[in-house]
Amino acid sequence: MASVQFLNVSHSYDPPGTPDDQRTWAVRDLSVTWEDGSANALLGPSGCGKTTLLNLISGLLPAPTRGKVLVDGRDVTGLGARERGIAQVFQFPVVYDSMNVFDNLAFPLRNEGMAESAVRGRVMEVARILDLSDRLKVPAARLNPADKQKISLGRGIVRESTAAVLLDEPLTVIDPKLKWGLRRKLREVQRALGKTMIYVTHDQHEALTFADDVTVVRDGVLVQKGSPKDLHDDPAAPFIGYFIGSPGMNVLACTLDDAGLDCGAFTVPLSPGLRGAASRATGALELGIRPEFVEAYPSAEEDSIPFTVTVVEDTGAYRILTLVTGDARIKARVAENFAAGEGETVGVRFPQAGIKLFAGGRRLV
Ligand SMILES: Nc1ncnc2c1ncn2[C@@H]1O[C@H](COP(=O)(O)OP(=O)(O)OP(=O)(O)O)[C@@H](O)[C@H]1O
Repeated sequence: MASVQFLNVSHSYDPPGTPDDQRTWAVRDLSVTWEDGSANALLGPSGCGKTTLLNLISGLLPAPTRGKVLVDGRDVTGLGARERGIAQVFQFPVVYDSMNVFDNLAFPLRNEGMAESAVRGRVMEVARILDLSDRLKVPAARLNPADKQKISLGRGIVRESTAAVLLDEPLTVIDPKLKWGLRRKLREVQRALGKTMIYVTHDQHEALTFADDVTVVRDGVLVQKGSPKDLHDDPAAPFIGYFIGSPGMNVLACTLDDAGLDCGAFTVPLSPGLRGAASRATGALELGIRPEFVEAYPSAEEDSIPFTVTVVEDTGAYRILTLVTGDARIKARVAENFAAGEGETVGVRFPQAGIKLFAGGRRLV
């Protein structure tokens, strides 16, 4: 078990000697610590630098262009993958199809010259954790992709010295029917072993169900690191508010005027606190509000803004309305018995307590 730490890491794939101002940076001045024994997700849009970060941790990329990588406090910058004790599970299971499950799991230990009796004990233990004990003699080729992926994980965790396990979109090729079980198993294994794990995905559901701590990266920059609840309740950037939560946060471009936040088709009055923050901000303003905080009334209430209902999605427990006025489109979560349907006009209010303000792509309040 070990912590993994980045100190001011920047990485560019341009050839050595390229002047800094001509480089394209895949990772930019990123400092972060993934704590010993923690279950982490690394989340971000395609091309944001997730794979580069994983490869910098595992040693597949031995050294960043700038900065240091520490494993358990030890500077491993420049060391290769073997010297770091980091296991990696990829999208496609890495197993020897010709070997049975036992021999696949035993392979890393035998490679290290471990005595066969010790190999047996350790393999049995890992097979038990992974629910593979009844298939130890089955050739790996006969297993389904989810069980093959368990073997990949098993080969990673079978060495007790493994410092951390990196999971790179491990459910991508798994049949939807088997995904749920494997995701639960990954979580269970993390709990049982207390190993530091970093799970890379672009799927918010996978990230939030696996991890206690989520690191969000965009354009190679760390945007936020926190619990799933932190990210949901206090997103550091509009795209996190939109990305996390189902449906995501409503985000509207706006400007500040005497009446409040002018969102084009309507104006949202602001409390003195929010107005003060907005008036000091630099950069384009955006208003964020989660669908559950939007107040919708079946008839036009005093001070409410009229919107037209264009779509009603009934989840059985509540309804999600898509509401439109002018160019603005928002979603609101309402009760099952909400008495207005598609094509009707409803009144909408934006309570101050539910409003998040962003400026220049970053959270103000
Ligand atoms: N070997 C490489 N040579 C040059 N540029 C690269 C290389 N690998 C990645 N990049 C660039 O670095 C940036 C980050 O890519 P990376 O693959 O780390 O992102 P990612 O978040 O893992 O993306 P995805 O989710 O699509 O796999 C991208 O702009 C990508 O084009």
